Amino acid sequence: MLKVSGVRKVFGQGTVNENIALRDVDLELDAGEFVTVIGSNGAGKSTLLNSIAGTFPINKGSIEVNGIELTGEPDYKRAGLIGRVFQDPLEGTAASMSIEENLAMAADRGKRRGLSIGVDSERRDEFKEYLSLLGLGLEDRLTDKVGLLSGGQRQSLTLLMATIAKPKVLLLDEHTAALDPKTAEQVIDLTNKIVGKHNLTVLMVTHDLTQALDMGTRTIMMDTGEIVLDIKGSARSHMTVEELLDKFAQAQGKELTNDRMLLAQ
Ligand SMILES: Nc1ncnc2c1ncn2[C@@H]1O[C@H](COP(=O)(O)OP(=O)(O)OP(=O)(O)O)[C@@H](O)[C@H]1O
Repeated sequence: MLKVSGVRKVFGQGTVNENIALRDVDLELDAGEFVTVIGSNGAGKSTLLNSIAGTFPINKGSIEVNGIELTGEPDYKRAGLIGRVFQDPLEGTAASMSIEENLAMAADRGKRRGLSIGVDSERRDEFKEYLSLLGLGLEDRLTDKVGLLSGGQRQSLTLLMATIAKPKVLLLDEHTAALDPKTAEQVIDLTNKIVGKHNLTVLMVTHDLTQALDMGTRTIMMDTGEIVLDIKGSARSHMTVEELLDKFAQAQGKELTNDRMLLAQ
């Protein structure tokens, strides 16, 4: 489903600030696989997601989704295949547009359309049904501007928007990190619900190791631009956070005093 082969990303190449953020990364995800991505600050997690989303060109390697070669394609050309939610609730939605306009825009991602964002009654009913999944009462506020919503409501809406066009791959980049614990939990529940409903293939970056082991089917750990651990199956289902940290220490051969703090943030 998702095939990342030998992907290398260098920032500031040829300058004094040259930084190899991804070192020939290989990663394959089967359809319906839900992979959590962990690693200390600067490990390359967001760069991996950005490379898949086409935020910037990569220096080497290739990225395929469902057998379609995406390397070199701009992000708008990947829009129908890849859904994305960022940490900042303000990033995924347009504040000055209504809930229904935002949803219509998201539903049309990757499709050709004119400039107007039409919402007919059939579509409105569909949106209402979809919004009721959130359990936030937003189905009765279709014409409210998104700027009026709270961070949690907005992030829930973003999640819905990222998945309404049924993407092949969903990328979640610490999408609950900016929310208060209770709201974060609601958005996590919603994530599991939506992913399960559409059987989505997911890459989710998190700094919360408990969440990394609780959610999904597989966990990868990154360090200095490489995948240093890849855990799944029964090895993962019995793993504790302590064991995960010990494994990381073994893989890297270094003490984890700092990483312990960074990872458990
Ligand atoms: N646009 C950019 N320009 C220059 N360097 C960048 C850019 N984006 C990321 N980097 C660098 O690439 C490396 C990997 O960064 P990345 O954001 O992928 O790490 P991360 O694992 O997501 O970290 P965090 O957990 O702190 O978000 C870091 O050294 C970072 O400073």
